[in-house]
Amino acid sequence: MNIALLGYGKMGKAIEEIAKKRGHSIVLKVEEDIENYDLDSSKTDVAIDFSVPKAAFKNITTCFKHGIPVVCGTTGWLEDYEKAKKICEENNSAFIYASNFSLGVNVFFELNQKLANMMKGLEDYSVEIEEIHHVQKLDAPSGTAITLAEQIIDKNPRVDGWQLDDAEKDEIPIYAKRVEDVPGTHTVTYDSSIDKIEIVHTAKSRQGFALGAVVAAEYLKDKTGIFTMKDVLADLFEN
Ligand SMILES: NC(=O)C1=CN([C@@H]2O[C@H](COP(=O)(O)OP(=O)(O)OC[C@H]3O[C@@H](n4cnc5c(N)ncnc54)[C@H](OP(=O)(O)O)[C@@H]3O)[C@@H](O)[C@H]2O)C=CC1
Ligand SMILES: O=C(O)C1=N[C@H](C(=O)O)C[C@H](O)C1
Repeated sequence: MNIALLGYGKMGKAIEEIAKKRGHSIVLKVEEDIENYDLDSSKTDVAIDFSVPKAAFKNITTCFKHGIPVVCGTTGWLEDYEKAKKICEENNSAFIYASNFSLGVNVFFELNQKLANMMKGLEDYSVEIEEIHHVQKLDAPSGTAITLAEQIIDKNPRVDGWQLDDAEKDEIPIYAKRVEDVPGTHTVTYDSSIDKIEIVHTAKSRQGFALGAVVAAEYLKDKTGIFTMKDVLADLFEN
């Protein structure tokens, strides 16, 4: 498969390494915020965007207009997600966005939903989320923490929003910490005066994110439509 890498920072480089090991070729690397780059749909099967929040929407929609499917892991741009989906559909293209491509985190997401469902009736427990990432991270809270919060909000009628740091009683507080070299740690805590329940996912490197993104790109090649990591994992476990 021929892959265009939109964003060639920490993640772009990790993806390149894994893609090559899986027999794919990198046909384009966009390393910085340049106005125009040479997207060629005749020699590109999939584009993978791990760039910066302010660049993602333009990168993604430019690919759709060239008929190139996109795997996007960039976080912090989701106010434009619905618009991106519409442009994908208008151009008969294909799209997967995930706040976290790690297979382990996607298992953690399932666990989070199951736990939220069990805790929804237990009124003595408050819920909070903590995320810890490296100091270069541009957005806060992390996309993964937002996904975790949205999953809880969806299951638990006692909470109807989230806030970074100081939250109202009916909101989930998300605490974002920045610590040198941490690839990504997420903790969901339910606390009462009697006890505390915590689930934690700790990434040990960026390999899990990169592998998941390449597996998603393999899934997306030659497809049309909007997909999620749930589709990718279902396909993986079936085959
Ligand atoms: N979904 C997931 O599983 C994961 C998502 N992420 C997300 O991926 C994104 C990238 O992370 P990471 O690799 O660590 O960040 P980096 O800062 O290491 O890499 C981003 C790169 O994109 C470059 N860039 C800037 N503007 C553009 C542009 N217009 N087009 C293409 N590239 C551009 C940056 O250049 P310059 O430095 O010159 O600005 C930089 O080299 C972040 O949003 C992060 O949150 C990260 C890990 C996992
Ligand atoms: O910026 C990062 O590094 C990461 N970003 C993603 C996020 O915002 O959730 C995923 C992962 O935690 C690493």
